[in-house]
Amino acid sequence: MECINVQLENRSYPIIIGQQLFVNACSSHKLPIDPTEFLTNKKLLIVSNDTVAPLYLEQAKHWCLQFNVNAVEVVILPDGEQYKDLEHLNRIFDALIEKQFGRDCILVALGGGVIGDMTGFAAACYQRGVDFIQIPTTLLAQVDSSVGGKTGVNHALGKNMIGSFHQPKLVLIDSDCLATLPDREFAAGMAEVIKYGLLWDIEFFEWIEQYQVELKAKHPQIIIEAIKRCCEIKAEIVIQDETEQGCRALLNLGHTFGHAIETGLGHGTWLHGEAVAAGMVMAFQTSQHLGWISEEVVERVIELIAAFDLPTCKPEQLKSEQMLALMQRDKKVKEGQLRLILPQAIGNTIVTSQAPESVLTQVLSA
Ligand SMILES: NC(=O)c1ccc[n+]([C@@H]2O[C@H](COP(=O)([O-])OP(=O)(O)OC[C@H]3O[C@@H](n4cnc5c(N)ncnc54)[C@H](O)[C@@H]3O)[C@@H](O)[C@H]2O)c1
Ligand SMILES: O=C(O)C(=O)C[C@@H](O)[C@H](O)[C@H](O)COP(=O)(O)O
Ligand SMILES: [Zn+2]
Repeated sequence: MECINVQLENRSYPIIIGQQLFVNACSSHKLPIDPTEFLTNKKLLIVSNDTVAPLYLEQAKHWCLQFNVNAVEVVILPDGEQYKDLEHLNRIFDALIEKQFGRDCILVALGGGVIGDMTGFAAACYQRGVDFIQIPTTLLAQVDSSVGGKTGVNHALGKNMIGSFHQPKLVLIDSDCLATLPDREFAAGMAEVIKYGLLWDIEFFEWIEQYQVELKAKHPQIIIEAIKRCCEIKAEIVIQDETEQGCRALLNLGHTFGHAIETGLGHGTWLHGEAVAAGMVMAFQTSQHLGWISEEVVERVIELIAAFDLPTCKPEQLKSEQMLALMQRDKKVKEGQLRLILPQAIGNTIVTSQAPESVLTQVLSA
């Protein structure tokens, strides 16, 4: 079992990573932290969806009950990115109010990034803020969305447009969940795994290149190593810049392009990780056009992304003008200026507004 601490003063929390933590839990596994502090005597609401609940709800409930919680209630949302909106967020508030949950309750997100982002945002808003814990069940959620406290929902006109920063009390990552994850979802998670190598750590990028066969085969120890390294990098960045005033923006590599694809096609058409994969390639191509990196570097990035059956270019039906208009809605836009995360090398990225529209048009039209 691995434990990483996200040190954020009174908002600090542990990320626990391992097998058999709550899936087929092994009672001899002693956690490195004591969750009784934030669970005992609490009313608890588990939020999940209609795909994950049949697989893991009973086991998650069982895990919670060992800490002498006062009551466990459940809300099951429909599965899909298209339901990550205010209307479905309201279902969580309905349940909390109907069941008379007070400010001392705790929410539990059991699912992928959609459930995690929605549950976290509900916790941030309900009675002006209650506790929550993350039990991520997709690779993407285990390596990225459950850590760092970005929570929120989509608007029809843009991704994650309504949200807040609200840190969980605990992130419990049981890699055994990944056994039931469809291959397409696993690959989408790999896009964010590759992202960490590209934005921060060339040695990790090279490690992914070296272990791509084992990763694709979901080799348990290699997967845990990948999850651990991603969480370490994310924690390191979030500790320095919790609310994205500086270096946290680097975690957005590929996302200005990617979010434009997701919104342009309709949320849920392409998976988030797929859109980010294509977005990262476009970020590298932009740097190439600016003369910052060579064609060989771009080819090396494309090769690894393609090895996981992820897209390496935008969908044809989205035209460059439409992409540019959607990209202009990005949250990093400052004083009307688009700011992108662009590589200067693998493992070395910057936030910059130096890419002129003419270069972006070339990349988007290619
Ligand atoms: N907050 C953040 O920092 C952050 C970071 C990255 C992504 N995100 C957000 O996360 C979302 C994407 O998350 P995602 O890729 O986890 O998608 P998701 O939550 O939609 O889950 C993907 C699919 O897998 C199913 N699923 C989940 N766990 C499963 C399991 N163990 N076995 C079988 N099926 C399972 C889900 O029901 C769903 O159909 C996007 O909304 C994205 O914007 C947020
Ligand atoms: O944690 C972060 O910071 C990230 O940017 C991680 C991203 O992978 C994630 O998709 C995030 O939700 C994007 O944030 P947004 O602010 O661009 O909506
Ligand atoms: Zn992302």
